This record gives sequence, structure tokens and C-alpha cells, in this order.
Amino acid sequence: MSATNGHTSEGSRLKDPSLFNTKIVVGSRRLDSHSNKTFDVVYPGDGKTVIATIPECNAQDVNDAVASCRETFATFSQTTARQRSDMLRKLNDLTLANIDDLATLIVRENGKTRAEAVAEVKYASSFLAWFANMAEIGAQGETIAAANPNMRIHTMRQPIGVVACLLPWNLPLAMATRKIGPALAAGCTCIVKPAGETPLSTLAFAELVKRAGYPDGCVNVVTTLDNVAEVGKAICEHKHVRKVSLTGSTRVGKLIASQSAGTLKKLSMELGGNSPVIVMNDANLDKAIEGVLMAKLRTSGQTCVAANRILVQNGIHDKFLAALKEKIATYKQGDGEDDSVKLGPLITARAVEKCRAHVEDALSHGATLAYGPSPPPTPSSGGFFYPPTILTNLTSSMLISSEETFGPVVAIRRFETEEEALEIANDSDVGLGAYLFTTDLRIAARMTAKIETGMVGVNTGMLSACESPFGGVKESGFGREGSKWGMEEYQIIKAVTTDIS
Ligand SMILES: O=CCCC(=O)O
Repeated sequence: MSATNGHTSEGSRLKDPSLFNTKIVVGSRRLDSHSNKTFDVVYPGDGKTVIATIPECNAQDVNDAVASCRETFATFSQTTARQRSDMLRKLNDLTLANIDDLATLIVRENGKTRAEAVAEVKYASSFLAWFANMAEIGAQGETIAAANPNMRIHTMRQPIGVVACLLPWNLPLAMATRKIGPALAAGCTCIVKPAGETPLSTLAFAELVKRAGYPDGCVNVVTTLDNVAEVGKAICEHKHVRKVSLTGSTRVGKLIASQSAGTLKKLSMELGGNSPVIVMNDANLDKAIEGVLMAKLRTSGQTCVAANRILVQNGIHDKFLAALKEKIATYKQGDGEDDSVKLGPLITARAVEKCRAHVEDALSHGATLAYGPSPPPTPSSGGFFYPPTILTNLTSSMLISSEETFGPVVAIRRFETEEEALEIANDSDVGLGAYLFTTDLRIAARMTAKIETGMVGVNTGMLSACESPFGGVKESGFGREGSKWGMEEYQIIKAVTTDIS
């Protein structure tokens, strides 16, 4: 890649330049990799500026990080739930105190707009606050009524051990705290692997963990871009890693499940989706448009719950399309630091190419281009941008119907009846999010029960909240993050039976 090396000045964008960290974290040490190799982090907004050069880790780095996690687990697991709750509160205070710098790092590594990055830091913070509260509640055991009168049985909830947090690039900080927050609340220690595209916010967060007073080794960070296969395998096959939590693709989820099988790790898998949006004839048009744009364009269409198939009932289809075209035209695309911009770039040139391929495939199978450039643009040298696009006449034979586009392409399909909408919506191997727009409570009750996903938004395009269980069904994975169930993923239940005769 031809790159402009701008990272010497990158840290000076921060109010606190000491949050600009480019070394991996192993215990008290900030290190280069044993491989002596590095990789570049590139600003997606221009596709060429190198904003940081980061260690390319290998299996030896993983072993060191796990050893450090394991050593610290021996003492950290013995802290009280109250102590862990207090520490998480402090970590949350520090996160919010550094919101501007964390947001700057997210804008630079991911490309999203500053408003979205600030919203992400707040979302990330909400998991720390939530699990600070859950630390004590979620640590409670139970007394079991034993069948044998001479026995007393009670349960304890204990931390599972060293956990691996494998992060995506689309919400790099929020997905970090959604995993690290409950792990620390439960008394686990973590080896964290951010996505190669977006390591900077995680490395800054690790510094805040230190400042919050956590013992060294509670949160270790290894980084990789090109060597992800070796690093991932080393983590999954390591016998001292007891749990892996992944947010990523279904393909990677299956690989991790198979690599973790030899040591029978507990797994949480938050994988890909192909979210349907169903807009019924009686929907409130303004709410439907607002919801579809939120579900489709958040992080430029790059969330696992992004609306992918927009199913619109015949009676409202034309009005919906006209209103959507008018509204989408107001979405200015550009540099995330420009306040007038509402849509940032995609993460890589490959992501742009995927959008182009999906649009071209749809057009070749009979879709109509209702909004957007023709012909579909290829990746250009000026940043990883794909312009907002609307397609109509989507059918099952098109790639968009079966694969996440992960970009600002709105693909609309007509339907006539409720049954038909459900059949199309459920015609997918994955089931993470779904959205329904209707003003009829009976329709909402019937359809939400029949939609095959882990989450459904009714008259809203936003499913995400720290208090709500986030996760999927089918090949979208298993386990729930956030909510009162999120901490259980990092615990074991131990039953203690005592003979009192
Ligand atoms: O992309 C995955 C997570 C999205 C969210 O938490 O809203």
C-alpha cells in the first residue's frame, strides 16, 4: 500500500496524548511483539494515511498474555463483588472523563462521524455502569431444597477463569466494554484481541483500566491484522483460556467453535445477521422512515443488526419509497470530523467492493436503481466511500437476500400479506435482529412471536441497550450480551452439598 505516514502527529489530536498507545499490553508491560513485525492502521476517510503502526502478534505473545491473565486471576478472583463493582464505577468515570479522546480515536480508526463516535463511547460506558450494578446482584447464589433431609445444598457463582474477548471493528469500544465489563464484574481476567483495523480505542481503554486501579494482568491486549489465524488459533486452543466471547462473522464463529472444541471452552457467539424490516400498510410513515434509516445507516450500514432486507407492503410501498428518497438525500457523506457529515466511509476498500458487487448482482437479476449512482462505483483513491443507494424489486435470487451487505445500500421488496412477509423474513440461515413497523398491536403480537430472530424492534430502528439481552438464533450464534444475563456468560455455578447429619 502506498501510505502517507501521519502517525507521529496522530497522538497530538488527543487532549491527553498519553492515551495514544501503540504497544501490546501484557501485565505491567507495554511491548512490541515477539515477531518483531508490525502492521499499519489506516484512516478509512482517505484510505491512505497511516495513523498508527502496531505490533503484529504471534502465538508466543498470546502465551505470555494468557500467563499474565492466569497469574492475576489467582488474586483478582478472590476480590469481593462490592470491590469489583466499585472498580468498574471508577473505570466508567474515567471512560466518560476521556470521552472526547476516545471518540477521536474511534473516528480516526473506524471512520464513523464524531456524533456516532461520541454515541459509541456513551454506549460503551453504559455497559460499565450496568455491570458495576450487576457485579453484586449477579454474584448471588441460591439455597436449594434438598430431597434428603440430612443434606443442605447451596450454589455459588464463581468467575469462569481467563476469558478471551475477540472484538469487531464496527463498534470497537462498545463491543470491548460489553465483554470486558461483565468479565471484570464476575472476577475474570481477560485477553483482548481488537480487530486489526481498530486497535487504538482498545489500547487507550487498557490504559484507563490501569488508571482505575485494576491489578496488572486483569486486561491484556494482543494485536494482529495479518496474523489473525495464528493468534486466534493460539487463543482458542490454549487450555488456560476457559471462555471465548466473539463478535464477528458466522464463518469465523464456526472456526472458533471448532478450534475451541479440544479444550471444551464456554463460548458466546454474536455473529452475522441479515435483518429484515417489515413495513405494514398501517405503519406510521415518519416512524418507519426514521427507523429504517437508523437501522440501515448507523455506522454507515456496518452493524450486525443493520437492516438488510426492507419488506414493504403493497399499499404503502410507493409512499414509503418517495419519502425514503427525499430523506436519504439529506445524508451527506464525508470526513467524520466534519459536523455536517452524517455518513462516514466504510472500513476498507474490500467493504466498498462488496457493496458494489451486491448492487451489480441485484441489478443484473432485475432490481431497479431508485436512488444512487449508475453504474455502481468501484473503490476509488479518495477514501473507502460507497454512496447511499436504494434498490427496489429485491427478490430471493439476489445476493443481498442471503448475505449481509454491510454498507449503505437499501434493498426494498414488496409483499402482499402478513404470511408472505414472515416467510420471506424467516427465509435465512441467520437470525439476529428484525424490525417491524405497524400501528396495530394485534399484528405486532402475532408477528413478533413468529419472527425467527433473537431481537425484534417494533416501531423502532434501535435494538441496542445495555439492559436488553443482545444475541441471535440459528447461525447468528448463541449466548446473550448485556442485560441481567450478560454476566452469567462469565461465571460457573458451583453446587455445594453438605451433610448435616
Ligand atoms: O454490530 C454489532 C453490535 C451492534 C450493537 O450493539 O448495536
